[in-house]
Amino acid sequence: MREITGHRRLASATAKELVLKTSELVQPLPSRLIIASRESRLAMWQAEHVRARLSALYPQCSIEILGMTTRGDQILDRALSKVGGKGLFVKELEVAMAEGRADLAVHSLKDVPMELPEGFALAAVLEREDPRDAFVSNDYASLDALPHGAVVGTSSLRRQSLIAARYPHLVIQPLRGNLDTRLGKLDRGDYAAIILAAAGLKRLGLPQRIRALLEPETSLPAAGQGAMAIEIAERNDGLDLHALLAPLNHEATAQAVSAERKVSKVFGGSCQIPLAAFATVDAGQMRLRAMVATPDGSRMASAEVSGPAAAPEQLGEQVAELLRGQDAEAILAVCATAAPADDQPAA
Ligand SMILES: NCc1[nH]cc(CCC(=O)O)c1CC(=O)O
Repeated sequence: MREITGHRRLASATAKELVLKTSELVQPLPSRLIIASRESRLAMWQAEHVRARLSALYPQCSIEILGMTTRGDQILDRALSKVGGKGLFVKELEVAMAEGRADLAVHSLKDVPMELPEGFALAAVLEREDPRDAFVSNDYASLDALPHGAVVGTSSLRRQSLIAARYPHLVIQPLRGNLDTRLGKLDRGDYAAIILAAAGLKRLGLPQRIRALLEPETSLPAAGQGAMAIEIAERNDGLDLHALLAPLNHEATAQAVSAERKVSKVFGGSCQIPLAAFATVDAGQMRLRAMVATPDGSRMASAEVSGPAAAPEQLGEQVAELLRGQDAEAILAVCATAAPADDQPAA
């Protein structure tokens, strides 16, 4: 066990110094920390990114990755929402933490359910990568260039709805699997084009696969898209993982995704609908845009609010309220009967 910082003589410090020093990290550092991760290439890249950053911060500590296959990775033939939804991708990792086989888990925030189970918390949200959707195709340069009847692959209700609204002449087909699987299906000729998160392609060193980036004005991203989060379990061994992981937290990203996830929470409690929520933070001011729609894109409500980034959940509630004031009731009625599905984690 080693010290992270060596302020041990607190007893002799003056009151003023004490205030300063207790806000610093004074705790024994474990000799080993284990990161639980799904085994897809993107998940492993993300876990390795966190591993490297923690190693740089705490060189005395050995940081290891425990790769795991989740139920969500195994079930590729059915809509995830029918077998348990997003939680299927994080559950096994949470069990590993609860059983002491891992200390933290790295996730794509987009895949993390809005409500974590009792005893778990997000300890850090890392600086966001490109939050935009990407148009990927071997034959066409953009959505605009696709001919009548062209097949576009996506299993995200949000992407489906946004495309159907703007391009009613295109055919949308489901597309599941991790990023490599999805790209493989495109290359095999199953689709004229597919839509993927730009962040995943960039992280995997595949930015050249992006033919066009879809701007938030026409393709508002999903809550949390492009951001990674570190989840931890409550523990009783005295180790303060919150403090240990705090240096990895990116304040502006954490605020933005907190507002976005609030919108999702307001609408996502009972049913799954095409929903987008995207916030940007500039000099302490947040701009939050959100959208709900019917899966066929025929009805859509969108709203925008601005305000202090320090009150992200309030902004989330405000924008949800504005959406409710629009066509949201009719949209919610459709969602109550529609077959649920969402941005399918499996990256
Ligand atoms: N839906 C699954 C998922 N979860 C996270 C990413 C990409 C990385 C990210 O958004 O952080 C993807 C792939 C995609 O949407 O194309």
